[in-house]
Amino acid sequence: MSLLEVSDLRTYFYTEGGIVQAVDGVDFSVNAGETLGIVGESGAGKSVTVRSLLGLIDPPGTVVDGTITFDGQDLHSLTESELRREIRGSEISFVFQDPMSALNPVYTVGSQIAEVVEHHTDRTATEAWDRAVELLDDVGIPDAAVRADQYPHEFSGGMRQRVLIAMALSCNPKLIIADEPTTALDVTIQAQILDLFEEIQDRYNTGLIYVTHDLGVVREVCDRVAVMYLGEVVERGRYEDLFNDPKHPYTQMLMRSVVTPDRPVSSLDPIEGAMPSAVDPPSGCRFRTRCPVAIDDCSTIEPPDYAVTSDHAAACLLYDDDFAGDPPVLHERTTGGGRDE
Ligand SMILES: Nc1ncnc2c1ncn2[C@@H]1O[C@H](COP(=O)(O)OP(=O)(O)OP(=O)(O)O)[C@@H](O)[C@H]1O
Ligand code: NI
Repeated sequence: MSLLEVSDLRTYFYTEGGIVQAVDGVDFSVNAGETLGIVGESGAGKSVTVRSLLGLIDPPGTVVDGTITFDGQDLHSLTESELRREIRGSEISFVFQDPMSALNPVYTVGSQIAEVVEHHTDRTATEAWDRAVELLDDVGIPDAAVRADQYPHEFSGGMRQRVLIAMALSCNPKLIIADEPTTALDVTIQAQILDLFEEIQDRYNTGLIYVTHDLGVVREVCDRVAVMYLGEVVERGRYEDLFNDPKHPYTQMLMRSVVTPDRPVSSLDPIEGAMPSAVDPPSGCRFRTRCPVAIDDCSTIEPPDYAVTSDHAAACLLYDDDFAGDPPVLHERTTGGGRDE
């Protein structure tokens, strides 16, 4: 069984402007030791999805439906205090984009990590401190014993992110959820942090959910990917399969915009138009208003997941057996090049 199984997750925000259907029927799973990337453009519902898992949605938002099975336990049925006591920061920990907001400026980093260790284990204060130093060393902070005695502002952005990762590791979580953890960092530091996540997984067999809009990052770290669009997962599967053989028109457009060594920046092809509002999303397929291959039925039928293989599914009517035409293939375009179109 998977470490985490999410099915039909729905999280809405009841605002004065209407009901924001931020997450609307999302399914995915994560196995132990595996990395799932959740990708999609800004506003797709990535953060709301992962925050929903841990009961971190504040009013006017609420998880209206869904099952979240973690290690055999239904998280959605737990109370806030049960989640806080038994799950958050112990079984599942979070690494956020902005480490400064997650660290207390007036305490040394060592004491902040030691506090988490003490809270979750029966170690004494001295043992917890030693463990904090060990964790800082584990995440690649040089002179960990000295650095533990310093304050967050004495660390660079990348080092602060390492501190947060050390803190996330301090209770031996089974799952780490990282929401855009490297977005604020420059590319060299970002690459180092990605390496660190990989090392951690090898060492601790931790499951990881990695939220990002950067497909290059996904390529580096993710085993499997869920592509989100306007509150829904439109395609999911192994990264290689989605990259080499994307099925959903949205994934095809996204993958075309990935920069790889053999696909230089010049072929970068951003997706045109803006995502519609999640208050009043398009009927049928939510992507149809931007889809270059939409057919009439797309405006009336909500596409179910069509299995491409046992571990690859796309929610697009064009893969329905009743669809008579050829499946869509979006041809790669070159900007300013002499390729035929
Ligand atoms: N507190 C809130 N009140 C109302 N709507 C919200 C709230 N938080 C999020 N939303 C809406 O939920 C939708 C999903 O937002 P979410 O933050 O999950 O997107 P995202 O995919 O994480 O985007 P980004 O890449 O910019 O972080 C958006 O339409 C957003 O406006
Ligand atoms: Ni987000």
